[in-house]
Amino acid sequence: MNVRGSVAGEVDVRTVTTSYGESDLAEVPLRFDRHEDSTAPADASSFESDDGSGSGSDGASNYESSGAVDGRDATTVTLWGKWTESAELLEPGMELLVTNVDEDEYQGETQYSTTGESYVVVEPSFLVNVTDVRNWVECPRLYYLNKLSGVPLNYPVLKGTIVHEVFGDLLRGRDLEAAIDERIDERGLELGLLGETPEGVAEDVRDNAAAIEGWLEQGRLTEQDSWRSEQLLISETFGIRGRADAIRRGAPVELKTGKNLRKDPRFKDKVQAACYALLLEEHGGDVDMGTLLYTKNSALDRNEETGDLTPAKEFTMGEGLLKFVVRVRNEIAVMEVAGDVPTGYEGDAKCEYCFEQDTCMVVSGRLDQESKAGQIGQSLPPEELEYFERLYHAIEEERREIHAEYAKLWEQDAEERAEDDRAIIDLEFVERRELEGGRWELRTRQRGASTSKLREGDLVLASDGHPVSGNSELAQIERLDDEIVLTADEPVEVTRLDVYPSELTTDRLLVALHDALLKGSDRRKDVLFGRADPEFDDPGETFIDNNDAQDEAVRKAVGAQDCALIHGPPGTGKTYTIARAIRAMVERGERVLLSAFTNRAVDNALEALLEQGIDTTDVVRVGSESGVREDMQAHRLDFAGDPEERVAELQNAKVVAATTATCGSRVMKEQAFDAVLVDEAAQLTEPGTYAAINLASRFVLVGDHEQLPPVVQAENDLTTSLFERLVERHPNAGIMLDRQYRMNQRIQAFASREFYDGELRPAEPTVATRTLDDLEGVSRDGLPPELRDPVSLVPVAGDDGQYTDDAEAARIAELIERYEAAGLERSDIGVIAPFRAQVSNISNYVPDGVAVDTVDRFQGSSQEVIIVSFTATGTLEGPIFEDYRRINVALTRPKRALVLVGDADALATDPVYGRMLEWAHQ
Ligand SMILES: Nc1ncnc2c1ncn2[C@@H]1O[C@H](COP(=O)(O)OP(=O)(O)OP(=O)(O)O)[C@@H](O)[C@H]1O
Repeated sequence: MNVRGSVAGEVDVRTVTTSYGESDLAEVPLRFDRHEDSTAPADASSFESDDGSGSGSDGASNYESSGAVDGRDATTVTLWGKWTESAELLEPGMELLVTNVDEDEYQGETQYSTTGESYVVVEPSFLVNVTDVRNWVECPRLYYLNKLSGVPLNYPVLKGTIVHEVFGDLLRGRDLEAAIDERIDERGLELGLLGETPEGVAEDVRDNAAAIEGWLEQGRLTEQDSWRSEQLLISETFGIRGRADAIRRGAPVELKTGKNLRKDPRFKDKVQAACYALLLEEHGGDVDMGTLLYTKNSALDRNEETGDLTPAKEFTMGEGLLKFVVRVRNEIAVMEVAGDVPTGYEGDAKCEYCFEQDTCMVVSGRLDQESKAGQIGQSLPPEELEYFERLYHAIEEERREIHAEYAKLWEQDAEERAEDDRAIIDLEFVERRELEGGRWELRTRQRGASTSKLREGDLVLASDGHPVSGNSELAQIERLDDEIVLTADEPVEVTRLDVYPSELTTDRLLVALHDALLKGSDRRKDVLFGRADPEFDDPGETFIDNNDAQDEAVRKAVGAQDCALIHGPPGTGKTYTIARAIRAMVERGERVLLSAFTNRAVDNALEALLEQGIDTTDVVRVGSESGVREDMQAHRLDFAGDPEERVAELQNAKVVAATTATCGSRVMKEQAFDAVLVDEAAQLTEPGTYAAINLASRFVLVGDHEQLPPVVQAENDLTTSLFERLVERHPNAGIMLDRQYRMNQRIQAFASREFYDGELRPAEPTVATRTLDDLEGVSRDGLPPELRDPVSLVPVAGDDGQYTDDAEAARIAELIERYEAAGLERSDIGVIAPFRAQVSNISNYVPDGVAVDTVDRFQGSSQEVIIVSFTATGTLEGPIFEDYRRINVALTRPKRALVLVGDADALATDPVYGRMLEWAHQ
């Protein structure tokens, strides 16, 4: 039986004498998690309901929980022996899980204690990564430094990656030489950046691969042997996750591209294999062996090296090691949850032998941290230290939210996940097809229309039933229609797709923050922290002659020595201004980075830039095939191919365009620019913005802080963009574009007054007076009188649904019929609703071809006609669109007609919506 709950008071650790001699014990007061508390971590009911998965019966699923224990909710758990080390870490309120406990009656109370079979897991819902456990064992500071600075682009790392890929290929039965050639070809750009040639790398990889091949030969597998390459494993019991290189006969195989001449595997490598063993055991395995494959061993010369040259080293998976691993994992989880920074004293690493000693000392010196290695250099100024800590914690809080997403993989059942748009379920598997290179194309079909957060290009957990306990693979969505096309390493019969909670973005935010503060120039930081004002040169040129604000914006961007901030309300020509500024910079001989939060905005700006007549050979788009728009694919940088050519293509580009997320990638981090322009900057977190601006000497941020703020899970300092902060701090660096090219004057009036101090104006008379009559084949006379004005209000008494409103949905369907009857195309009409549930609901009423979505999905686009469904009823509690900035976005999407559909009485209870009604009634 397992017990799980939160620590309810002080933990008493002491030594006692038993019949077996002296022993340590810890008494932990524990409060059981309650079933009705939906925020509580996994409990028995959700864990066991994963039927068909096999995990419900593997013995680890037997949670004792909630009031079920004798009607009480608290008890004492005694942890014996080495588990007291984990007990010492406990603080009241922390989550604790103890497996295989003994139950005892003591003075009428049921108490629990660890047995020889028990594991003690602290904060089990914090999923520690296997590589982190390994790094921590090497040195806790190393673990921390890796987190801060990320994995750099260097040859050993890249070679290791290629060897791993070839290993996977060999396991999938591929020909060695073909695998090597292809994998090297795929990494052409990276190898080029490192100055490596394909031939040299092939030789290195072949040396390493010889060990793999030899070993595969020697262990000739029979038909019954099960093999599996890279598998993502998650353990809800032990709070660990990771990707095992391979599983052979149910046991983990880890590949190391180094050498090891001793008989035994290295301790830190064993630790890694032991983590996978725990993960596999939770999935029903019984793992008693681990294998480490040191591929360099086979490349060593017998005459020069002494020792054990066999590459494959097996070891017995002892229980002591498995428990040690869990104790280490507990240390990491506790430190992370408390937001502490390791000092290095936690482990017994020897700093004098460490390659990272210098970096470690510099980082601790600059950040004023205690460190076993010592400190060098001067610490950052206090305001920077304070800022670093604040943002560091905010990012880590965000990471915890992602971990909570992992926990939901088993806390929520399939229907709940589908309901929350976290999964597409009940898919009908169609077929699989082996692709060249051993990967698989998997096709599966949706049984009905479903909404979800999943998009083409996303990585997903594709499973045959359950993302954790079933057969599950990390797959990429290639196409998402009624039929879904995926690519994956293994041929899973996909019946369900789940959002993959990736930490990649969070990891990159941390690195960007680190780089901005520890590697950023003093001048840049003086500006960021308000110690100096941004300075400007006068370019002495007029760039745009029909729009003064745009012209000044370009002059500011071109003349900025530090930064410029362009505030662009809806339709004011942000993209046009960016393109004009980049052209001017390129004409001045500068190398420019063009970035934005979304791929769509990057492609739009690139398109505008090409319209400016910039030479197409000067432009390179960096992004994935599925991320880049079809018509921009021709400019997309292929990473594969001849290293020198690939590098030349990138280095010679005068303009490189990539999302801010891609700017944080290994390849982009190697690039340097004179200037960077970042669109959609108000939607980026501060570190998210750094990822781009760290790469250039000067930066220009373009955005609108009156539209959507950064999208983050946690409510903290990440919700304010750098754009917004700097606009307030350095008004002299900012300029607002005040002429809009989109909306009829009637439509823009409310947004202008409410959000832009009345300063927004139509750029031209033709914009101010545009109506549906301008469209070919459309006449407003064909519309009922109440829809002829550019702004209409269609009152619908609200029904009682909280997130849906059938009456509104039905009315909207009628309105669309009216517009179609007046000659409008469906593709000219958009419907915006505040909740996803109402979006799906409306989709069921309206014909295909009409775009229906939430505000977030509409930001940055426009339509001839926009219908807004308010889905409001009764008295409003707070703005329906969560934030007034969302209503600003919704009301500024249309060009020629805006229709507000909702319960006017309910809307009138809110002052902003009240003013909106007055405007609509005019
Ligand atoms: N100075 C100008 N002269 C003529 N047309 C312009 C000018 N500036 C912008 N436009 C036109 O106005 C339209 C909107 O411009 P653009 O797409 O750059 O706006 P935006 O501010 O990026 O829009 P959004 O708010 O959707 O991001 C485009 O058709 C563009 O060509």
